[in-house]
Amino acid sequence: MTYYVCRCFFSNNIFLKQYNLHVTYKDEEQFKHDYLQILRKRGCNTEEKIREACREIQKEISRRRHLGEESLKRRNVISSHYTPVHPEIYHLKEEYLASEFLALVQACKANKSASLEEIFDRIKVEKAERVYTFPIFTEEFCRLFVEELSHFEDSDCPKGRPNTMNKYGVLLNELGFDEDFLTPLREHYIAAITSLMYPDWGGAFLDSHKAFVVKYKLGQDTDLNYHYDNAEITLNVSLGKTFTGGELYFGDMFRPRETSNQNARFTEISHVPSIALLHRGQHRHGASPITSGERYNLIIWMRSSAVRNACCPMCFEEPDLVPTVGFGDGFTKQTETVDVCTV
Ligand SMILES: O=C(O)CCC(=O)C(=O)O
Ligand SMILES: [Fe+2]
Repeated sequence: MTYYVCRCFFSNNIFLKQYNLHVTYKDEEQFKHDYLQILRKRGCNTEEKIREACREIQKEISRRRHLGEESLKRRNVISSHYTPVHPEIYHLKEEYLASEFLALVQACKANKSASLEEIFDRIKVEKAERVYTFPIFTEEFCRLFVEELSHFEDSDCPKGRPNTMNKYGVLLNELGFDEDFLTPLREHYIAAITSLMYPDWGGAFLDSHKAFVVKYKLGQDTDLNYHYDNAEITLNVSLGKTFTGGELYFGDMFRPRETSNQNARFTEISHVPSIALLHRGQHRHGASPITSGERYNLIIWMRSSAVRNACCPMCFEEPDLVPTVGFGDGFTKQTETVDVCTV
């Protein structure tokens, strides 16, 4: 199967951290027309600062254009030069999964009305709308996984950035976790839960993902700005190093062509080691700064081409497909679609 990115990836949703602003950049003229006013208010108030912002954006666009091939290069270097400290964890085994998770998946697969009660006994409905938590991994697995990630960080292998807002962390496909760990985890376990909980977001038709680990530490990334994910459904698991602060907070759903709701109410959820949290990708959220320690979280942005082929979640238009290597952004040329743009 060939996967694609939408052409908007090369112009939309570019984050200027210094000014805490996501922008669309087609050319300098359009950019100035659309953002000069707000940029001035946020301190970008000289010609030089504006030029500098444009340079930063152009650099990010160029990085995005070469992302697929650069990632493949890193992958090849890693697979031929990196020696894992725990090679066994690259293959999913049931012994890595919490018994409560296996029971929850079983109950979801049974999918009879009699089992609904059992499902809600095994899943915690959080205060934020349609956010659910449940145990997923054993603590021992989390320990081995974090050890593996730290070992990789300490190696001199090339490292990509997890997403446009985080600088520290690990892209798990480059490290070799997709084929035998994350894909079977999504297909054989998580999909049973998302099919029931998010049928309207393609939960029964997830067919690709982008998975990474975000790392927060004082002096590196410490928090994450308010955003929505390039995903239909996101799974977020705290991997259990010790830290203080770093809560996840949820606001409102992203609505295209609507200015951000200043009155959105925020609901905070604290991460608990080895517990997974599921939410809709378009449910806006952010991470508060950690105040001490180190925080590692596994993030799986799960995609359903049946949903996104109809409407790109980043530009809210029918996607203009550009072929890429790997899962790209999860678009395919399959024509059966579910349109949630109007939901
Ligand atoms: O750090 C977290 O818990 C959230 C990370 C996140 O939202 C993301 O990477 O999309
Ligand atoms: Fe996110």
